[in-house]
Amino acid sequence: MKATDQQQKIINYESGSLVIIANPGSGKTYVISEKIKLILPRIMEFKGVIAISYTNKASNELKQRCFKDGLDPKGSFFGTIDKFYLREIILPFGKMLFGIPYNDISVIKLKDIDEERQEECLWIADLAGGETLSKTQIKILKKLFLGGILVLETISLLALYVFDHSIACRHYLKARYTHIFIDEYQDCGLEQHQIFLQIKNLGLTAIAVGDANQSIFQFSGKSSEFLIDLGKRKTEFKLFPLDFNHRCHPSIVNYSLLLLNSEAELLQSKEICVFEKQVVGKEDQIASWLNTAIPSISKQFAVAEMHKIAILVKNGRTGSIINQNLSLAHKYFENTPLDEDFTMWSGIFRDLLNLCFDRTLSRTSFVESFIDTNANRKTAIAVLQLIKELEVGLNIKSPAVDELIKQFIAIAIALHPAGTNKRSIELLRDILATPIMLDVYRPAQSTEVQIMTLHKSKGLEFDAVFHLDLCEWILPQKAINSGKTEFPDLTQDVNLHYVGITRAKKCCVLIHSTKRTNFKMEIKPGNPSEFLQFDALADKRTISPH
Ligand SMILES: Nc1ncnc2c1ncn2[C@@H]1O[C@H](COP(=O)(O)OP(=O)(O)OP(=O)(O)O)[C@@H](O)[C@H]1O
Repeated sequence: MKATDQQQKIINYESGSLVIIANPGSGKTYVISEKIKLILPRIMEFKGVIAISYTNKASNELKQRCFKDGLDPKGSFFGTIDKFYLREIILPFGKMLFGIPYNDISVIKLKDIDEERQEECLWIADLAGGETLSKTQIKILKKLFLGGILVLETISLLALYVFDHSIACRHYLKARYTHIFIDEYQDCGLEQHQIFLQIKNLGLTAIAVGDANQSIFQFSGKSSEFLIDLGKRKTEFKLFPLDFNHRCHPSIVNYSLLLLNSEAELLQSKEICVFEKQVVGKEDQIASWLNTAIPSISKQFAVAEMHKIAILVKNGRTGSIINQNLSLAHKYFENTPLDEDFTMWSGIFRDLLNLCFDRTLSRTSFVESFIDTNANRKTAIAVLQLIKELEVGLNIKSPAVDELIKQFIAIAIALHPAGTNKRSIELLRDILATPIMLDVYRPAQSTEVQIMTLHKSKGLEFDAVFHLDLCEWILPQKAINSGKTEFPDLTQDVNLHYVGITRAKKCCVLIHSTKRTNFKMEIKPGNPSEFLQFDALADKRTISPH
């Protein structure tokens, strides 16, 4: 692949910090990996870069692109922002500020905190982001920390507090790292924005990449305003656009642009590859229609393998109905209880399950994300051996659950001894003992169509996308408040629709039905989504012939 001029300018820019405002499919991951590949050979052995991705999956993808040719990662950190806060700020330097915890540290959600401590933690539920912690609040967090508890909802605030109050932490970050990259900056929270700017002020080169129109996590305090803020800091950050969409057919690009702006400048396109389909009936009839339409459409668009097709849904309700009624081979990516637990050991178990089933993931980069493999060569070699044995155990027909659990625990102890956690082990036991849940961790086979939520599809691409839930009340979400109709998350919902459309390379089918299932599982009449009523879009899609 040859970089475009626009991409090459960004790759070559070395005169300071930069912000890249990118469009979908414009090669963000490509540009970041090419920049890292240029930087690493030039820096000292003990130094590295910080590369923050939004998900573990995206981080693995970035690592793979950077290191597939054997480049030495040196002292780099690759991972999610929470992992960065924990591993590089809170765990090592929290101990210096607060003292050594009496118990192993576990990260838990506020709702899972024990009754005894609930009352003194009530204020955490009201945190909206951007608060300065009071002395009493710090006292409570310190007490929890010493008791081995980090409340998930306070991690970014605590990281900022430790960063601000620990000179050792700031010295360490400055001595260890030369650059900080943050991808998907549009889904960044206020504390993350503040830490990013302060790390830049330590003297690191800061690189932020994002697309304001793909901001889809506002409900959890994330906002594209911080990306826009960087764009305005003209003396601190050089602004680069990255706007050519390499992924989608021009008619799909045009449709997505018009969704955001009815006067957008359009690309030349001879044919229209955006289709609309109204299914008579409810979600199970949509599944029946997909059973016949998917094979015809994949033939028409020369889709070679079924895993290059995605069925995207707004919510798990539709996902489950399609999962139950689709007779074509498919894979439904749903969350298990282990995915919703944020302790270190649950994270290790989750990553191990993905690693053992997915041959494209690298065992070495998994180990590197927990320990410095140069400094701990013996441990690294032992863990790699344990992972190989676990892979064999997991892939036999009826594995002995107790034996497997022992193997998981041995790896977790080697990587993160302080994270000992009974709850994670129980969650793991449930998954290993339930074949349907265990199956969630296997990647889709090439013969399987992939079903997932629009949120999970972020950062992915498919030859053909079947975008469901384009019904009134569902997308955009609509509510009646004091007799008035409201769209509580309109911008987010437009962005979610935009993300869904722009996952498609060759064709995108927008689907609605004459009946829909609501949150109470009642069957209601279904009308087309308001998004399908936009005048500018009407002649940019055609009725599906299938
Ligand atoms: N210079 C290029 N020439 C050809 N193809 C390219 C080029 N740059 C990127 N691509 C292709 O475009 C697609 C999108 O690239 P990438 O995944 O890096 O985009 P992205 O900006 O991270 O996407 P998104 O934000 O939508 O998730 C990939 O299939 C990639 O191989």
